[in-house]
Amino acid sequence: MLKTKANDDKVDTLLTKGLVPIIDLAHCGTEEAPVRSVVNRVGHQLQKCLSEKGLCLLVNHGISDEKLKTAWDHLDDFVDLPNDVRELYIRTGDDNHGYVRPGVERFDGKTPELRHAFNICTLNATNLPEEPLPGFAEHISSLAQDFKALSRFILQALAVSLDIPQSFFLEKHSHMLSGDHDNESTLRLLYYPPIIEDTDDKNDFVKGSCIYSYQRCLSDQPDFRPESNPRDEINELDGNEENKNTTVRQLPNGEMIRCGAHTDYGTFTLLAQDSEGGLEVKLPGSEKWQRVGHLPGAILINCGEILSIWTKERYPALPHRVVIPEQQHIRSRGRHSIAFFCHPDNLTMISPNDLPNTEAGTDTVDKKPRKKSFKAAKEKVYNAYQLIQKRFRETYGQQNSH
Ligand SMILES: O=C(O)CCC(=O)C(=O)O
Ligand SMILES: [Fe+2]
Repeated sequence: MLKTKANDDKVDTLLTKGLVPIIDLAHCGTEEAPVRSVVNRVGHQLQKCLSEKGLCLLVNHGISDEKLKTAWDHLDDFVDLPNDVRELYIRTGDDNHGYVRPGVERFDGKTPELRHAFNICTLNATNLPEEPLPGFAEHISSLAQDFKALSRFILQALAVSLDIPQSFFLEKHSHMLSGDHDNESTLRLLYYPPIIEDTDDKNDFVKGSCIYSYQRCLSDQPDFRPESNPRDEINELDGNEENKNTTVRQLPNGEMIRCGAHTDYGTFTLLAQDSEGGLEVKLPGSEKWQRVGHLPGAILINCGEILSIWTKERYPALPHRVVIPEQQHIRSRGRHSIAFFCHPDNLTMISPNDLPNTEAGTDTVDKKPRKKSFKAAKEKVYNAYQLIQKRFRETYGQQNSH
């Protein structure tokens, strides 16, 4: 093969090694009338993928690349709005809805995360930046409905995979995106700014720039200084026009991450990404972080903590994170992703004993050591809302404690 700079520093990914299962959703029917044979086939494929790997890629899922790209353009437009306009849409913690600035989330409890996130749980235009950005609400609402429809198909296939009635999970997720605060399912738009080392400053700084095709964001790159409240510091920087387009300052210990290691809190997550930008996972039974890679157009599905509890870890929640890629040509591009977190209705009690008495519902099948989340759920049963609120408090700290 011709030797190029890009080939020289190529990193092996699970995809290049053929280790990510791919499920084809072509001809799966409509939301109202899914094709039974496809639901069954996908169910059987999910059973193998999710138990062995905790993830797989979905292709021909019906959500077009064009539609995803337009959503990322809308997010770029939002990030480019003046600070005081973005403030109006900030996530308050009453529910998960709203804008989350870089540095606010800390999945590992300490390392600030280099990303802009807009969480969407309610689809009406008053809760979305429709006024400053006409067209945002309609496009994002329509995309959220697409992800919801895809999730409803997967919920039915998941039931088949566990040999329980096809409607079992659907009934427990009947309020997704209903706007009535009965369900925490969320569409999250994410933008990870590009990172370029500033050699003039002897690598003390990392600079942001905008050279990627979907990289129209020209605005704030946050400043991370650890001693006081990071939120105040970012607010302070954000409001300062001189700092626009300039620097992300590293913590003294050099610690920065695009998204810290975590498992998702809900039933499962659907994830679309626009490029290879550092997504890593720990496959079940392995302690090694492995780069996933990027298959254009595909949507990744990974199991969350609630599905893990329900299935007694037969479908384990997948630890994942987004690192700053070591290859300069990759980290100097920004990255966009969209996650749809599929959650049960808030009042659904989540117990390992919920599933009808099948293989997944019997204690004898699973001989693996039990994780803390599983043990806790076994001792005391919480509803979906209590479980997720506890996890939000861990991620957002004090800002979520009301
Ligand atoms: O952006 C990504 O690839 C992952 C995001 C993620 O894991 C999350 O927000 O929970
Ligand atoms: Fe995640």
